[in-house]
Amino acid sequence: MKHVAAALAIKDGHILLTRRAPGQQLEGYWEFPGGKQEPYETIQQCIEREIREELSLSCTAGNIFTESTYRYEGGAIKLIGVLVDLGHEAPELTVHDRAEWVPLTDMLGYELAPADIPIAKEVINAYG
Ligand SMILES: Nc1nc2c([nH]c(=O)n2[C@@H]2O[C@H](COP(=O)(O)OP(=O)(O)OP(=O)(O)O)[C@@H](O)[C@H]2O)c(=O)[nH]1
Repeated sequence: MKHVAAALAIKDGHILLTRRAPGQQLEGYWEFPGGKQEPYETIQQCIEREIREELSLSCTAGNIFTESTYRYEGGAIKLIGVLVDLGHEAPELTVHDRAEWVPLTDMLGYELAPADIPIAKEVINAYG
């Protein structure tokens, strides 16, 4: 099963969501920045690389918060939510077409990728 790291960047009651751009799988859906774990890297290394590639930011990844398994038509993924401190610099997007710091209480009003919904609910329960 594909392991996908998802950055849970929580700051002042907000979380960073990014929107999948036209032409991508799940186009238009909001998600946590991140991506597929390569065999040679830890989940933290994966998230730090993806944040560099997708948001042009450096960060230090923290602990795994939770995981969610979801079966898409193209195959199952294990989405691994990792806590991340992104500091205060603004992201420069290279893959997504939008990024927003969303109040935790509004997160479920965004059209989230299906695998993200259980993680979003857990984040709200823990931090909302
Ligand atoms: N980054 C990220 N991907 C997510 C989230 N939720 C979710 O279902 N995904 C799915 O997990 C996969 C992430 O893989 P990826 O970003 O490396 O992109 P990809 O599948 O196009 O890579 P690949 O084609 O090389 O396998 C995508 O299929 C994406 O739709 C999320 O919150 N963040």
